[in-house]
Formats: sequence, C-alpha cells, structure tokens
Amino acid sequence: MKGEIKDIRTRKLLNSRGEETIEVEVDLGGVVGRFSSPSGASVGEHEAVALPEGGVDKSMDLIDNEVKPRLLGRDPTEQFEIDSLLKEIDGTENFSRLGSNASTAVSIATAKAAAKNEGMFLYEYISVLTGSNPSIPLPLGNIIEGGEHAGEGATEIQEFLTIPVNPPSGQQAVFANALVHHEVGRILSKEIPSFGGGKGDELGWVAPLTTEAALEILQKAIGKISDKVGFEIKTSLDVAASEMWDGSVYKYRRDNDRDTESQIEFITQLINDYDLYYVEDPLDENDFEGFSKLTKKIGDKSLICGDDIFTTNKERIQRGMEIGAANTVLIKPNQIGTLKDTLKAIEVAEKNNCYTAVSHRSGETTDSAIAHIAVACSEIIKTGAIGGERTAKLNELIRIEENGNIPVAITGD
Ligand SMILES: C=C(OP(=O)(O)O)C(=O)O
Ligand SMILES: [Mg+2]
Repeated sequence: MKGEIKDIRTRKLLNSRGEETIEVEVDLGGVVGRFSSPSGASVGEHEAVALPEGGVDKSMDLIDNEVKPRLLGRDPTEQFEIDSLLKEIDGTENFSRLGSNASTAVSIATAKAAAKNEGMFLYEYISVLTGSNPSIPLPLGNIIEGGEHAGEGATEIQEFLTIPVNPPSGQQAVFANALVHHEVGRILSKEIPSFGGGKGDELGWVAPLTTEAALEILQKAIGKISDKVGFEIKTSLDVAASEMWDGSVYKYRRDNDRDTESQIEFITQLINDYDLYYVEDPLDENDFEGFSKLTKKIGDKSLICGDDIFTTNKERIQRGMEIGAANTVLIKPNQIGTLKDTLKAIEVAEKNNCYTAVSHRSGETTDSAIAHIAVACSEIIKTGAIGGERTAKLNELIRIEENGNIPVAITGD
C-alpha cells in the first residue's frame, strides 16, 4: 500500500549512560516508525557529529522547522532520496548542523515506517533495498571492558570479547556469550580480591587486569563454556588504539609505551598466543599504512577490523581497501548519519571481499534496528553480551531467526 509521511515527531530521552538523546517518529497516518539514536564515548575523529551545538534541543528544533516541512507528503519508500535530502538540508560535510543522531533517527524511522506499511520486517525491507540474502550474524559479546568505557583501574584495552564459531544457531550463539560472561564473573570473584562486580558502559566486567591476565581469564571461561555448549568460542579484542596514541607512541599505563612497530608486534603476538578471531582498531585511526602492514602479516588467520579508521565512511573504506588496510569493517549508522550511507559503506566493504560487523555504541538505547541491518547484509553483530539495551538487539536476532528460518552467516573458522 502506498504510504505518505503525515507527521514527524521528536522527543528527548535517555540513553544507557543517562545522557540525553533523540527519538524520532515518522507517522504515515497510524503506521509509525520510531528510532532512538545511540552515542559513542570513544568517538572517531572522522565521524559525523552526533549532536550539534545546542544539543538534542537544537536537533529537535531543526527537525520541526526544516526537516518536517520538506518530508511531509513524501513516499517513505523513497529511502535514498529522503536520505539525500537530509544531507542537503543539513548542508555540512559531517551533519554538524542537524547532528547525525537526528539524521540517523529520521532515516531509520522512515525505513521502519515504510517496512511496516509494506507488511515486511525491517530486515526483509533492507534486503530488498540492497539485493542481499539475509543471514544470522555471529554475535561478538563484550565480556571484559576498559579504556574509555571504564575507570582508570580497568584494563587498558577497551574490549575483550567472545564470538562463537560454527554455532548451530544464532540463539545458541547469543546464549553462549552470556554464559561466558557469567563464568568470567565467577572467575573474577574468586581470583581478584578487590573485584566488586563492577561493569563498564557496555556491561562488560571491569577489573584491574593486565591485557594478558584478562585474556587468560577469558580462555579459561571459553574452555569451560565451549565444552558445555558443544561448539567452539573464540576470543577477540577492540583495542581502540586511537585512545592510546599520543602522536608518537601508544601509551600503556600498566606497560611500556609502544611505537608503531612494537604495537604491530604486540598485536601479532596476542593473535598467536590467544588465537584471536577478531581484532578491532589495533592501530591509530589515521595509520592506514600500519593497518595494512598488520593485515598483510596476519593474512586470513584473524579478522582485522577498522572502526575509528573508517567511521562507516565509504570513501575512507575505499581508501583502506586499496592498500589492504583491513579484512573487516565496523558499521555504526550514526557515524555517517543515514541508512543510505550505512548501506553504501557495507556495499564497498563487501565488494572488496571484507566482512562487516554492525555495531552498537557504548551509550545505547533499547532500539533493535541494528539487528535487522546486520541480518540483512552483515556477517557479525557487535552488541554486548548482557544488559537491557544490548539484549534488545540480541533478543530481536533470536526472533528474526525464528521467523525467517535464516542460516548462520559464517561457517568454518
Ligand atoms: C562501540 C564502541 O565504542 P563507542 O560507542 O564508545 O565508540 C567501539 O569503539 O567499538
Ligand atoms: Mg571500536
């Protein structure tokens, strides 16, 4: 049935860190699509600007006065035209006037309204837009958390994650990560006298551990849980190295500083010693060459993923692909500001034989749209292991899997 945008409403609400964020509703006259945007803490230098000067109030004001008058009466299935119009209304290179959280919310709320109006699930609607085959992405779960997502006493590396390999289903993979989370909590309580059960922004455990000690604990936990669930689980990292880079060296509080060469050596060593499945942002966001050197050295032994280096930007991804800077690309819709540009970023990565991982932000909302984007066109979903705003996506993945009888995205190791 042909729809028409009849109203656009905005509101200010809380994200999981207790900060303000924006929610947008696109109303087709009773059929409503709604999206609320997340926010990052370790924000890439090249990301779109999430909030304009004046914050959420300013974004709401601009949507009411500039976006809404231009979108009323439009056919919501004109997703790409609407997304281009949002860019035109913003008028900047990086959504610094509207705020990419506002543009992303309008964009995804429009897609949700259109999908509903067509009687489709969002993942089905996006699959039609992209011509892709849905699959259930492997979940990357944050188990131990540090860096910018926790206090000074935490691990230096931002995220110690697990990912099930060859799980029989997405549902069993999601539960496996949660079991590892529980097991790591038990180990930390037993082995670290000062551990008080604290968690970081993404609900990974926060503990005063060296990188190696955190990995040892993860290894112990995945050994036990793999035996229990009957499939392999591997460890992974998000180094978020831009947060450590001071312009000449990577600064480690619990260890010596490392220059680029020794950082590459260090990461290679960790990959070999702990059989890491996936390493995100091992180097600074501007070091395309370092990324390329590491990716070539590692080959297809591990997934080397770029987050801050690419910022879901198709030009930066293309530049990286030309020199083999990564074999996996992280995708965060509000880094770029529209669904169209998010899907373009995925397209560039996939054309270059890279995997993509659709990701939450550290300050999340309970919206589950990223589960649909990941099912429509990605192989991995990175959205925590536990916690309400994280399980909103993981549980949606389970519902989608049940509805669609969809195969798991990555098989083999
Ligand atoms: C999810 C991440 O953190 P943030 O949302 O703080 O950028 C990340 O770095 O991958
Ligand atoms: Mg990251």
